Amino acid sequence: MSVAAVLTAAGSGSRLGHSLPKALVPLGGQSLVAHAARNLLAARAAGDDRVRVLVVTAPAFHVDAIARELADLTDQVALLVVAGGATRQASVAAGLAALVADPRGAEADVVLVHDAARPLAPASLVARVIDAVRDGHPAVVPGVPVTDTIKRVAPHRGVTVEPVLETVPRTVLRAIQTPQGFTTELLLRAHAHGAEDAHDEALSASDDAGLVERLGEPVWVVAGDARAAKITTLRDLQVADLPTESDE
Ligand SMILES: Nc1ccn([C@@H]2O[C@H](COP(=O)(O)OP(=O)(O)OP(=O)(O)O)[C@@H](O)[C@H]2O)c(=O)n1
Ligand SMILES: C[C@](O)(CO)[C@H](O)COP(=O)(O)O
Repeated sequence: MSVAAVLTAAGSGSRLGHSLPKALVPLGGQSLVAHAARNLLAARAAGDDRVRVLVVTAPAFHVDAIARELADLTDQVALLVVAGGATRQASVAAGLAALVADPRGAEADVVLVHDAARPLAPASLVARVIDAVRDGHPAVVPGVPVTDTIKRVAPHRGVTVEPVLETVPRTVLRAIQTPQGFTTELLLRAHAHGAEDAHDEALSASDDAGLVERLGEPVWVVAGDARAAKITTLRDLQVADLPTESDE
């Protein structure tokens, strides 16, 4: 019984607009993927449960660069770096295929899926997700309360002023982060069920828990962490570079 993680790092980062793929962009002297991997590996859940196998999905032309970036972690974890796919879902599926094909990965009964685009997700959050899966919740996501008022609109292509349909009660809304944690059996089943849509950006799931929902299986939310914010734009990167309190 052990924990494995798939770390998605195969995106191009088109909205960030950097010359490097987003995962290799530096933040405070380390790349985003290195930050994310280190925080995953620093997590200690109950009974010293921790990530033993790490599969990283890389842009096809940057597999070696990402492997070099993480080379110093190989004394702590079994590391596999594989080419990702056309969508995030396809990249996770490629990571899972590599995981189960490796004898060390095949032993994992819990799998975390995490985004290199959330480099500062603290080890305490990672441990909270692992603990919730171990406590009997087969699909667990971190979520933070929504602070803006949320309205549903009726968008129309080319129309810049959109009609409001309703205001959604925000007390029942959570903005969902990663790492998301699953029993290996459920995550593999969810990806197999959703495989047909994996390569289509419009049809693929934006997160792994969404695939579990499509199976009709329950998904559970634990408290997220503001530090696990996603870096999408240059402004997000600048905010992530601001001084912040360290993990407990
Ligand atoms: N084909 C893809 C697309 C995304 N990702 C990963 O999924 C996470 C979330 O994606 P996002 O933040 O949207 O990253 P990009 O796709 O790189 O961003 P953009 O849409 O601006 O190009 C990131 O860690 C990214 O590397 C991936 O592994 N494979
Ligand atoms: C998985 C995720 O980070 C959860 O919020 C998010 O759905 C990724 O979305 P993206 O459009 O691939 O950035």
